[in-house]
Amino acid sequence: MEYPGNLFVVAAPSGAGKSSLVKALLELDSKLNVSISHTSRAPRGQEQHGREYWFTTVDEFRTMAARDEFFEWAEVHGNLYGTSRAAIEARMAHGEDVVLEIDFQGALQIKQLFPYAVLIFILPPSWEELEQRLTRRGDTDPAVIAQRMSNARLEVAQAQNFDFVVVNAVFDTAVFDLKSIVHAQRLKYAAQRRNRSAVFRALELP
Ligand SMILES: Nc1ncnc2c1ncn2[C@@H]1O[C@H](COP(=O)(O)OP(=O)(O)OP(=O)(O)O)[C@@H](O)[C@H]1O
Ligand SMILES: Nc1nc2c(ncn2[C@@H]2O[C@H](COP(=O)(O)O)[C@@H](O)[C@H]2O)c(=O)[nH]1
Repeated sequence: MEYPGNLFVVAAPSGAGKSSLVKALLELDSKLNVSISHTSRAPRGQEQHGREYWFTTVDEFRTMAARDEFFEWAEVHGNLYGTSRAAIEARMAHGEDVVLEIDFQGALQIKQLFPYAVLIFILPPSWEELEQRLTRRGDTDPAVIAQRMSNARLEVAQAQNFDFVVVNAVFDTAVFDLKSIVHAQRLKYAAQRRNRSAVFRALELP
């Protein structure tokens, strides 16, 4: 499947900082659109339906999956998560750049469907720091933190299947790294299509 525009996929173990990084990236880059996933998980903290996620029941989620309404979906930490076609298809069809914040299983499904997608894996600087970030966030109970730390070991092993790895130690440095990847991909895509005006747009030249 191919749409005009770029598709970026950001994955990481829970707590590595991908939501914070993608949020910062979106503030710097008005041309990027983030996809809002569906999940069967209960809302956490101040999360709102339609802002962080579309919250569903397990039955609603499974019905959507059976109707093939997801580009990808996976069970992650005991809950179901998916990227609905409705969330991104229209934007992609209009040539907009889209970023997905999903787990590695979903990222690999997306790469199968869209081989041109750019997969970026975010690593925490250490296991200790990962656990502290999950704890400091204050909205995840200790049993869930233990489960996510254990899953993180398996997830990190998947970094080798990604196009880029960014270490989120100093936050601003990691945002800069992400911005550079997005910028470089836009230039590459425009150059591959020998599209001079798209190259100029990517360079933000008049
Ligand atoms: N570079 C950083 N240094 C210190 N703290 C950070 C850094 N990046 C993110 N954090 C903090 O770590 C916590 C986890 O970040 P965030 O919620 O963005 O992680 P996540 O990878 O999206 O997790 P999840 O997959 O569970 O949604 C947050 O409290 C965030 O403010
Ligand atoms: N495969 C997918 N994974 C997703 C999607 N949306 C989020 N996620 C991943 O789930 C975990 C846990 O998230 P949390 O909000 O409960 O902390 C994390 O790795 C997310 O990236 C999705 O649509 N598909």
